[in-house]
Amino acid sequence: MAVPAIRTAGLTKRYGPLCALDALDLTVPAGKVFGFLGPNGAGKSTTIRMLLGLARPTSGRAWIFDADAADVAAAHRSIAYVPADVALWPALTGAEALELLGRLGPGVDRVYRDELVDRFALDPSKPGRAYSTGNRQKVALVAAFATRVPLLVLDEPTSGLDPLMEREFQVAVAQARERGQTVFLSSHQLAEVEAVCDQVAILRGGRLVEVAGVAELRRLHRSQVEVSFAEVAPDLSGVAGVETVEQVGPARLRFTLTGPPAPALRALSAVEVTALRIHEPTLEEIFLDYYQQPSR
Ligand SMILES: Nc1ncnc2c1ncn2[C@@H]1O[C@H](COP(=O)(O)OP(=O)(O)OP(=O)(O)O)[C@@H](O)[C@H]1O
Repeated sequence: MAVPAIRTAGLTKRYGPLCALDALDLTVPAGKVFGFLGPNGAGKSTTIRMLLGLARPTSGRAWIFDADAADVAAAHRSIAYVPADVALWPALTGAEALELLGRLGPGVDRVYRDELVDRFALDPSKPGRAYSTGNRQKVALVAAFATRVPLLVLDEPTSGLDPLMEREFQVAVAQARERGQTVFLSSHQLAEVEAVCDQVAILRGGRLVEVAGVAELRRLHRSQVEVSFAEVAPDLSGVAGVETVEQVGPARLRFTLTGPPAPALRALSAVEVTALRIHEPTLEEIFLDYYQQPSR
């Protein structure tokens, strides 16, 4: 099997009595777009700082492909990083910053870089000090997407981008995946995660609460079903996946359904169903569910 792009084993960070990250075991397969989600203070940035060798784990280890994350020189040969809060050199123009950042990695696709400068509507002639927050972010994103490094670590990279640029970002992520690069994306933008990620990990209170494919997350979660029937109410007691059955009208039931719908459909087929409405949870509802579960 291919070496994972990122692997952590028991990765833990304590700040005095606070456990910011508690024994994280995570595997990010190479070539995937992997979302890293969680409410404020969940431990996402702490994890990223340890992956980048910017903070030392209290215990546990992390690897970037074959390199120990603590071996910064080796690990960074495979990583391009875009922080949430991009700082640029005030006196260098955007073009000069792109050159400098390009020299850090194993090579730059210059033609693609010029294309991205256009697509992100970036004026590369301005000095760093004159860029807005969003434009600084664009410089860092263009530099990262134009490198040929196998792993892009993006920490809330689109917080300062407008919707048009957000769309360009999503296209660039898809193109990175097509080239075989791995993208590790920490984000609060759930629509973005839904649009670009193959898999997501959800962190809460320093602990990993879920790792799943986006489609799988939907399957794991409850749908609301409303059924209207002609005369006799269907008997749903003991049907696999059916819970909280309520009578919501003289000939209408509402219930929640988890997992495969076949048993519920079989039970419903015993009566004359006149209407059936299934509401699948949106990804936003699913995430809010995870985020709002009571903490440890
Ligand atoms: N240097 C530090 N000293 C003390 N506590 C810290 C330090 N850095 C982070 N923390 C704490 O560790 C916890 C995890 O913080 P972290 O920044 O990793 O969360 P996050 O998931 O990135 O949140 P956000 O979405 O707000 O960026 C928080 O409770 C934070 O206050």
